Amino acid sequence: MVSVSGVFRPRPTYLHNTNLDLNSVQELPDSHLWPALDAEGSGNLTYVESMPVIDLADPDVVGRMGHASETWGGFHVTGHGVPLGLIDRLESQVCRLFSLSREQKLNAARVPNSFNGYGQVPIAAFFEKSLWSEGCTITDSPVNWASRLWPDDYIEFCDVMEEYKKEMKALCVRIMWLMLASLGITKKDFDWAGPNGDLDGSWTTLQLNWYPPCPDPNRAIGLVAHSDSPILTVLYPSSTSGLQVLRENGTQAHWVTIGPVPGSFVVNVGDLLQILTNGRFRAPLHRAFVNRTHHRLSVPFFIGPPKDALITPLSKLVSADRPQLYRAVTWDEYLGIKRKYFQDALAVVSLRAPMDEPSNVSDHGSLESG
Ligand SMILES: C=C1C[C@]23C[C@H]1CC[C@H]2[C@@]12CCC[C@@](C)(C(=O)O1)[C@H]2[C@@H]3C(=O)O
Ligand SMILES: O=C(O)CCC(=O)C(=O)O
Ligand SMILES: [Fe+2]
Repeated sequence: MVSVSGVFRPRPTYLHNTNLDLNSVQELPDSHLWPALDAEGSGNLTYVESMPVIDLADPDVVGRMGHASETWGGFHVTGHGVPLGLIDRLESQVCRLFSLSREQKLNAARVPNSFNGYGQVPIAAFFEKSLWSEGCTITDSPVNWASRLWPDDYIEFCDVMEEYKKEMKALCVRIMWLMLASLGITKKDFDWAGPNGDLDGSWTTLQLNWYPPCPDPNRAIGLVAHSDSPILTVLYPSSTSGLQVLRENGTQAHWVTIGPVPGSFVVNVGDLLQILTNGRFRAPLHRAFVNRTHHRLSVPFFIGPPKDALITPLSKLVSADRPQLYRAVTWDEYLGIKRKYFQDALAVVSLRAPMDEPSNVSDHGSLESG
């Protein structure tokens, strides 16, 4: 099997065919056929184990979040108070966007070196084969491109995205401090979260993912295995399954399909939180598969520190027993490293594991035996 390093290109050069409309393809084109997937059939895995579900009102919320973050690197969160009506409006705007024709959507295309607009997810550039998905990244206001898509009717789209981002930001702040409290970390332990710890000035982005129905789902992949780079991701997975998380337990690891937990969001530890906690919390590998009959959408919200803040393992979490694992990096620098080295990015900033150690994860994330 090919390792991530094996398919990694220092300067991604793959140019994917942007004229292909996945929504109207009858047969899986060679450009989207991932030969190595055959053996495991991406959507066919079922494991009984399921990711912890944590209610924000649970009296042991801190302990449970801490445990889930150290073992799974994530959990479902319920009792979050985000209005269901807002989530419905979000879903319908996401459907409205991706149901436009290919030509219309290209009016909102992301321009090079920007994190705004319509296109393939950035990691697609690392792979020769294309992903069975479309994405749209909303870091800045979408008004500019949304008004090109719907000149007379873009306000509801923009309002929903802004409102949803505001809710997500507040939820991230709450969750981050609860998670960190489990390690004895408080607002006094670092300063980039601002004087009130409300993460003002932090970097946030909303990603809209769309997975059209796929004629041959076992040989295509929606989103290749990756970890998220920022501090925290709060993902709206929608009611159609597709997300899988790699559950690592000692020397064992297997993919777990994340089942629908009505009204929940999926929280994932990001690479920067792994660095900040000196490896106590783990950024899990995850991926998305597709299905034959239904389209699927998902909406992750990412939060990172201010771009120039220096993220370094917290001194409270470094000791003789637990030596410092990573060097200090800014978010900006880390994103650059991720765009260059993809899944080897954490190894690049590691003070222990040499960068050229063989990776045990194949190009689509299945584990080699051993
Ligand atoms: C803030 C982020 C986080 C990004 C890059 C940028 C905007 C889009 C995010 C994603 C979303 C899809 C997977 C990923 C791996 C990708 O290709 O784009 C993510 C990446 C990261 O977590 O590194
Ligand atoms: O579609 C999903 O459930 C996963 C999306 C994801 O991992 C991402 O956008 O980073
Ligand atoms: Fe992700």
